[in-house]
Amino acid sequence: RSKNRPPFPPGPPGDPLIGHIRLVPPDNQELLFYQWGKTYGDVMHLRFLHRDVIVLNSVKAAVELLDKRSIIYSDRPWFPIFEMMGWIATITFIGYGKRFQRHRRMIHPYLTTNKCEGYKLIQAREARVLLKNLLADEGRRDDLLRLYATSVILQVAYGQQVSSNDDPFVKITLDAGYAIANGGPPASTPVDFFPFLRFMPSWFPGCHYANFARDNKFAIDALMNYPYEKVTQQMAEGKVTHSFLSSQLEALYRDKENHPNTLDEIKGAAGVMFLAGSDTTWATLSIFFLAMVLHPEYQRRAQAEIDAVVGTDRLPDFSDRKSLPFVECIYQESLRWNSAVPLGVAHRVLEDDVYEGMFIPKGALIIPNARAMTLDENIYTNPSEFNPTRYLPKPDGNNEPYPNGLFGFGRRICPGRHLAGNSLWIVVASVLATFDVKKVINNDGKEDIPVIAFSSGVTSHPHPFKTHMGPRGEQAKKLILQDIVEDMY
Ligand code: HEM
Repeated sequence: RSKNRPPFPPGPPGDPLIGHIRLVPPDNQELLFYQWGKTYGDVMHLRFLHRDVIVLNSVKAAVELLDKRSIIYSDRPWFPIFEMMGWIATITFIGYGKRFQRHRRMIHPYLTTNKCEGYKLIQAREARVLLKNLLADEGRRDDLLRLYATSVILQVAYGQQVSSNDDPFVKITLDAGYAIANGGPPASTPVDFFPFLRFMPSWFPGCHYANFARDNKFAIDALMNYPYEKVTQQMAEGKVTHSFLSSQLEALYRDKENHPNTLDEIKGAAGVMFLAGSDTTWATLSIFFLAMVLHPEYQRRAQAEIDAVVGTDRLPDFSDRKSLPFVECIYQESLRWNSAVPLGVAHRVLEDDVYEGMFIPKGALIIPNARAMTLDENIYTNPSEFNPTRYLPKPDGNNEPYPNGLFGFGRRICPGRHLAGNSLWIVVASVLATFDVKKVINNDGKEDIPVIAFSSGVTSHPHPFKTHMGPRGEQAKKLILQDIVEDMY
């Protein structure tokens, strides 16, 4: 590289040989990058061994690079651990190019705002199932939220409705969820830096994640194959429910010669909806519950709004959304307060570039630090506080903008964002309408105040916390217990 090139973006001093690898812990990197950003700015340069890493700590920098220059910023690094696990035909891990565009053309049209109108029925029904389940067994709240997120995805991606715990889909999604959550920090495990570790025996130092990937490949194989076999069988019997997978398979069988994608690519595209859509939705809902147990005052305000707009004879539905501005604020603040995907998903830049006089080298990993963006003090007052009123117009609130960038950027932006938004909103509105989410009272008569702490990983969940939930009254209980019939929506 020319010595006359502009300087790299600033960054903390690193080791001349290994760079910053020893300074960056495996957990909660987003918070360290956020703190460093206060000293070094919103575009930072780090080096992990031979790999250049650029951290983007502001929406402005991410928009300038990942959105406006997306033609060169839309590649992905190689994710060997996920590949070993069986995520081969999966858009998230496919580099920028023709194959990526084929996957994008398969997935995006199925998840547009218009298409998502058609999934609202599924979401409204599953939200009602969730309310009933919570009333029956609130101790299993976290499991029930996962079940809700998974049920929506299973219906949209595969047309499968899970009715009992014995359904093979339950085990398949649990196993796959475990594999995804424990596969290590994407693109930052020892195997990512030393790919030869993939071929070393299991006892070899640094092989932990490679072993984990090998041991859990069965789960991803099952997720790829079982739904395909089931849907194929249902198609043969003429009993199939329309879904992403069934529509792609129908198109493939109609014209195998000219179909742009192979069977494996189709299975991978359906699988990515589970990979990307289940845990993220679940984590955000858990964050909403944590915020509610800590802030009864915001629950009261949202409940008063719902009572005034919707009344108490029915549950809120999607058509009420525009008339419930404070519920919207709670939903947006639940997304912002502890962004569920704190470091986004890394991009890779395809060419040397210069941004505001700083050199960004070809091949660098670009990390959009969503956590830093949502904690940006230039945009949010007291950003670590959960405060939905911040979005309200003055003088009631601060007129702050809804969070931006939580669903990624540019050509890699999350195609599931509209589906996710609806899945989240209907639960937020339905729970606020029917339940009081309270703190548990301990044996000593004092309130059990949940600790505000979150797990580290691709998705970030609150640490376990207890709630005491009861219906808001007899009428709310009636609404929760009413029969779920299709024509109620
Ligand atoms: C709260 C829920 C969700 C959050 C916070 C979220 C967030 C994200 C983020 C940050 C990315 C990376 C974007 C980038 O690289 O710039 C992403 C990618 C992706 N998401 Fe989501 N997501 C959510 C739900 C969903 C759902 C429900 C689906 C599908 C049903 C989905 C499908 C995808 C796919 C396929 C990608 C990969 C896109 C690509 O690599 O081109 N996501 N998501």
